[in-house]
Amino acid sequence: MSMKPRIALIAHDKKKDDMVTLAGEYREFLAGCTLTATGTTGARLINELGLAVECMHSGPFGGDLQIGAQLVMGNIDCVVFLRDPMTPQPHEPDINALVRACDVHDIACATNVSTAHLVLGQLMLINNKEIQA
Ligand SMILES: O=C(CO)COP(=O)(O)O
Repeated sequence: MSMKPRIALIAHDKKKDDMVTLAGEYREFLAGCTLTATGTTGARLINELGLAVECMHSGPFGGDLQIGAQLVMGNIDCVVFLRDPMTPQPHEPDINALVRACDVHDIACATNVSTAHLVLGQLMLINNKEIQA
């Protein structure tokens, strides 16, 4: 049996409520995954959903880069990154670096809620099949 899915969860400020709602819908599945997140996103997932999350620095302080480095080292299977396309971010180069690293390493990266449902739903199915096999 393969190991638990390793999922990175990241949301910009205006998308954090969406992230908490999304993660709440997949709470049971996510509780069986290895989760990592940027600092403020992770704190909300821990406090509001009781998930176990390894928290990196906050995004503007290098959290995206830390997650990118983990991904490049092969430690992340999927990224849910709810970006805010309407607000300029001081760490835009870091954000681009993380999304680029996903493309370089062919790691699924959901950048909006609809895509996140498709990716998490599919991962959940694959995981259930592996558990049953
Ligand atoms: O800025 C972020 C991603 O680019 C998210 O960081 P926080 O989860 O710490 O707010």
